[in-house]
Amino acid sequence: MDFRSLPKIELHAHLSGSISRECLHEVWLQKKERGETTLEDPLVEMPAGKFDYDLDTFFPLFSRYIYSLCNDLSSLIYTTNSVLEDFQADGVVYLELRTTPRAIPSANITKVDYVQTTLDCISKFNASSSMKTHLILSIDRRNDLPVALEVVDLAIKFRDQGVVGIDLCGDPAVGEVAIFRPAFEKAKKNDLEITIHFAEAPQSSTAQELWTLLSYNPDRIGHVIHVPEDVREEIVKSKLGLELCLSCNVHAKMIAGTYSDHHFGWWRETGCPIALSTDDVGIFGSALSNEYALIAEHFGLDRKQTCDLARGAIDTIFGSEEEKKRLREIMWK
Ligand SMILES: CNc1ncnc2c1ncn2[C@@H]1O[C@H](COP(=O)(O)O)[C@@H](O)[C@H]1O
Repeated sequence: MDFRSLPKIELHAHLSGSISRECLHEVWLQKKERGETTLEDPLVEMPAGKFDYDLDTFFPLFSRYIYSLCNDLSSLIYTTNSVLEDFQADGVVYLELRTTPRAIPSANITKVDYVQTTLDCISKFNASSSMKTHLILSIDRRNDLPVALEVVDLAIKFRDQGVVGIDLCGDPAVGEVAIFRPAFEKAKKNDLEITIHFAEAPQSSTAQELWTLLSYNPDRIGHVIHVPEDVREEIVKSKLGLELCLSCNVHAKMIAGTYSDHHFGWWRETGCPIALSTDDVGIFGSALSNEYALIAEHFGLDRKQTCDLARGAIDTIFGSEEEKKRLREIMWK
C-alpha cells in the first residue's frame, strides 16, 4: 500500500516539534551567516537518526534550544511554512496544528503577533493547497491561570481566522491541572473545542488528575496511556476522540515494549474515533505515512482496515460539517 498517497488526517502535531532538523539547520545557517547566533548547529544538537529522547531530555530541547533559534519573525514564518509543506508532501489532507502562544520580547513579538503570524502562514497555504489546516492554541501545564486565560482569549479573538480549539500540553511532571478549570469553562462557554494531553506519564495519571481533566469535558484526548479501568470505561461511554502517537510513545519509552505493545491495540476495539498522529515529527522522525505503515505492519491491518482507520478520524475533527463532507469524498474507502 502507498501510505504516502493515502489521504490522511493529522490532529496532534505541535508546531515547534514538527520542524524538521534540515529546516532548523537552514535557519541556523542563515543566522550564522548574519552573525546572529552562537547556538550549536541543530544537526549537532539533534543528530540525524537520533530519536531516543525521553520525557527528561525532550522538553528542554524546546526551552533550551528550538525557542532560542526560532526567535524572530522571519524564522517563525520560514519554519511554519516548512512544517505545512512537509505535512502536505506526506499526503495529509486535513491538519490541526497546535502551538503555545509565545511572546519574544527581544524581537518585539507579542503573543498576538505570534498567533497572527502563524495564522497568516496557514491562511496563505490553505488558499493554494488541497490540504486544509486549522490551529489549536496550547496551554502549557507549567503556566498559571492568568496565562491560561490569555490563551483562551487569544483563541476567541482569532476564531474567525481559523483557531478551532484549546489544548493542554507540556511536561507531565510539572503543574497542577486543577487550577485551569476557569480557563476550560471559558473555552466551552465560547464554543471552542478542547483537547487534552491525558495520562501521558505515570505522574500525570492519578485518579484525581484524570477525573479532573474529564470534568473539563474535552472533545478529544491525546496519548491516553496510563488509564485505570474506571476511567477507560467513562472514555468509551463518552466515545471521546483519541489522538494516538505510536513512534513518539515508543522512542520516548512512554510505553513498555515496542510498536506491537502500543495501546492502539486496546483502544481500536472500543468504538472511540482514533486519529493516528505524529506529535513531534521533527524530533521523533516518523512522518504520518510511516505511522500508518507501522500500524498496518504491527497490528496486521489490510488495505480496507487501514483506509477505515484513516477515515475514522473524520468524525473527531474540530473543523466544520462541510469540511467533514469534503474529507468523506476524498478519503479512500
Ligand atoms: C511527548 N509529547 C508531548 N507531551 C506534552 N507536551 C508536548 C509534547 N510534545 C510537544 N509538547 C509541547 O509543545 C511545545 C512545542 O510546540 P509549540 O511551541 O507549542 O509549537 C513543547 O514545548 C511542549 O510544551
